[in-house]
Amino acid sequence: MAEGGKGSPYEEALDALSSLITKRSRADKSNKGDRFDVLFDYLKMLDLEDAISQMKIIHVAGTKGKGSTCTFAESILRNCGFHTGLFTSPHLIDVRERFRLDGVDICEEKFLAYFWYCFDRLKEKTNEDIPMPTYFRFLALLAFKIFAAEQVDVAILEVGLGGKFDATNVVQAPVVCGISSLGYDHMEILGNTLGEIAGEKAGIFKHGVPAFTVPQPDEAMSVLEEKASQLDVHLQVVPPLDDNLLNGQKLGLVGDHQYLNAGLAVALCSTWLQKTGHSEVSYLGQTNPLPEQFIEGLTTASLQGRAQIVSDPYIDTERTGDLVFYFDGAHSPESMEVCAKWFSLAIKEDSQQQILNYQPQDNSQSSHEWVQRHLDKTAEKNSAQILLFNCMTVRDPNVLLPRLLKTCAIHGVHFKKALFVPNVSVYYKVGSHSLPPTDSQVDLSWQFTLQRVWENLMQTNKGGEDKSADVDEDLKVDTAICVRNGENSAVFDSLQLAIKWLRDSVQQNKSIRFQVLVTGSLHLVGDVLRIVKK
Ligand SMILES: Nc1ncnc2c1ncn2[C@@H]1O[C@H](COP(=O)(O)OP(=O)(O)OP(=O)(O)O)[C@@H](O)[C@H]1O
Ligand SMILES: [Mg+2]
Ligand SMILES: [Mg+2]
Repeated sequence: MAEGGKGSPYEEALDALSSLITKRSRADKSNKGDRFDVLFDYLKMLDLEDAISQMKIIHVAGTKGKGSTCTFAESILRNCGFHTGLFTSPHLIDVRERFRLDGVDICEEKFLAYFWYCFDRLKEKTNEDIPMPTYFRFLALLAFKIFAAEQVDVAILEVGLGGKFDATNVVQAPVVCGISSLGYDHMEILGNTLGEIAGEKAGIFKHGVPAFTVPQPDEAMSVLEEKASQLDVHLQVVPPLDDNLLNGQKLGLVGDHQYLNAGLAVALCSTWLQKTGHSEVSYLGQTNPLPEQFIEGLTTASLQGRAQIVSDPYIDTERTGDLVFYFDGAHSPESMEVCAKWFSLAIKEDSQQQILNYQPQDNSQSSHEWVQRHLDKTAEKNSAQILLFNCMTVRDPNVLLPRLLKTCAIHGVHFKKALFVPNVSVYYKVGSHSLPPTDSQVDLSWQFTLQRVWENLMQTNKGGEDKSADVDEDLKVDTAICVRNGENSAVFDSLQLAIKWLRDSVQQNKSIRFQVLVTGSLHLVGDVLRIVKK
């Protein structure tokens, strides 16, 4: 994590970056600022045109799985020996997560140097007609600067939003393009039908540049095919990666859908290798074994906040109960189901995992005996599943929450309580180091809405199964700490208070293992990670 508090050079850069966050409406036509083609003016100002035209780029759009696909691709090509640059979004804790060099977040020193190079030049050369770029556009320009200056062998770019008018789409001649799973997300901006969404994403296709996608709904696929044929793009559909190709190892990113993303990444990398004259390591077909470097890349890839499990470091598991967080930034209907399924399966594997993780180094007893003793100990502990949730107001909780609840129920998992908290402000997403002081004026009407949806769902789903088979006592939420207590839920003024309640509850219920699913928003995931990963 970055050093330095307020007033440090890093903090100063983040302040400058925050000044680019605007609420300017898309209808504001007072200057050229929102037009796509000003991006080319910025490239000229930063002297990046030549460098970009020579970059060996993999460009990925999609509704879900972009970041994962890019992460797999980066890891594969790095393991093939290439010097890699990876640009993804959003970030969870620190903005530097968006820029990886050789698989590692860019260091503070380099970040600062490139940041001010771009910021100062643009400040100097922009004017009333062409104002400073907006936040995401600036970050994309910065990525190009970083990758050009660092002379990466391959630049892997995740589209920020949509495709056609995304800042990353200034790229004219990528080596290969990918479209990950298409679904409904950001409909408020990109249009309502799957066909329209597909059309927007296909905006990254470039004349004659090969493209790959995963199996898509017909409506989306036909649009992709049409756009591809207009541009003479050879579009191929890649099946999910066959598990057997991994020599018994597991993908670095977990969840069924990651096989789709991994399959896409393998196709993108193979094509990149062929087209850049490295066919000696390329992977040519379904039936061949995967090259060793590909397997290494796929099984070691990692991305924060996606199906990530973290034990709360503040809880002493020897003397008290346990608190384990399950993070997944799912925020669309489809990904909600994927996330619910992952959580349900992960908590079942959990007790065995625990034992493996905590196996002592000085193994005086036979390991079998040790495992048995701890299995017994773990079995004594009941578990309680808690949901910690927030989503943006543009999402529909009447779609997201039922999907989550149903998918968990199918797997026999029932939440003991749902906790709803407000998000930390956007400014602090950028300025990243500490959470802002709790604000008693915070508007919680959205959290009350979420709570109502949840309580209604619980009422309608009542009866049938015994919901709280695992835990007998009721988990009480003291009204002094939460704002509104429901039978199955609570709303908190702030995330910090919700975490405090969780930690207190663990102290008070020593026999219970708390398994908290944090989902609905990557911002929320980032905020919780920032608290528990200190
Ligand atoms: N192929 C997929 N199909 C459905 N859901 C997926 C798929 N891949 C990932 N997800 C879900 O979406 C979440 C985000 O994954 P990822 O970061 O790879 O996607 P993204 O397209 O970069 O998303 P974002 O819009 O947040 O940038 C994951 O946590 C997972 O729940
Ligand atoms: Mg998205
Ligand atoms: Mg992403």
